[in-house]
Amino acid sequence: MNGIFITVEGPEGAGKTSVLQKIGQELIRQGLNIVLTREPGGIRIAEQIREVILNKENTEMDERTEALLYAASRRQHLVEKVIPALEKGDIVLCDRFVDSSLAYQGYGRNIGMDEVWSINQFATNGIMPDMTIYFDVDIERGLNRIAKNDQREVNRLDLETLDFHKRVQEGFDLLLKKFPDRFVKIDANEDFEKVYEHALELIKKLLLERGAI
Ligand SMILES: Nc1ncnc2c1ncn2[C@@H]1O[C@H](COP(=O)(O)OP(=O)(O)OP(=O)(O)O)[C@@H](O)[C@H]1O
Ligand SMILES: Cc1cn([C@H]2C[C@H](O)[C@@H](COP(=O)(O)O)O2)c(=O)[nH]c1=O
Repeated sequence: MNGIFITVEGPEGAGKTSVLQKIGQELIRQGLNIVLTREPGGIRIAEQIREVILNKENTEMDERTEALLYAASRRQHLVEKVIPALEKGDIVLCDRFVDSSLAYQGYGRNIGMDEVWSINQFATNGIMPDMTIYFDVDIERGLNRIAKNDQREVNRLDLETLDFHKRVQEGFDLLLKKFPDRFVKIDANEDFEKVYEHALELIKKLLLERGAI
């Protein structure tokens, strides 16, 4: 596969979606073949699975069921959208991927990162991003941002305790140490424009190294 696979990760309200959308628009404007997508979702079946996972009424969902549903949506999204794009040589910008499962289900839910890693190996055949930008934001600040956004529907994961979200952040911190070659951290507490410029600079650097620009 000669495409380039870039993911963004981080806690709630870090700014991943808004920044990635703006970067996608800018790179398309520059004439690059960009596939902008998200997890869970991005294609019909995965969006249906997203609705099941994030539905506020599904409070009885078992944590392993949750991990399996994320992995199932990931599998379908990879096979149907990400792999074909990478095979064509496109640049795939994806909002969340396996690292979210490791941090949220593996560490936050306490299933264990190794167990969650193994079901995800089955789902992905070991495909991992070329680069992952980690949006580092203070948990309270991120949650405040989403609380203020009246366009965004509150989902089941948003309703988790502050403690849970702090554990997720600790999980991400462990991943940054575990995968230093792939992860790059940016300060997402900054103003939107600053975060956008920093993330765009990192992506352009990678594209330059790979001869894509
Ligand atoms: N740097 C920033 N400073 C202030 N507000 C921001 C910043 N970045 C994004 N926002 C706002 O915060 C809210 C959440 O942003 P966004 O949806 O992009 O975050 P996210 O990381 O994708 O969140 P989630 O993963 O919870 O969906 C939006 O209302 C957005 O406009
Ligand atoms: C991929 C993935 C996501 N999650 C969580 C993280 C968020 O709380 C939601 C997705 O909502 P967003 O607004 O699109 O960020 O799902 C998770 O727990 N595990 C995963 O693998």
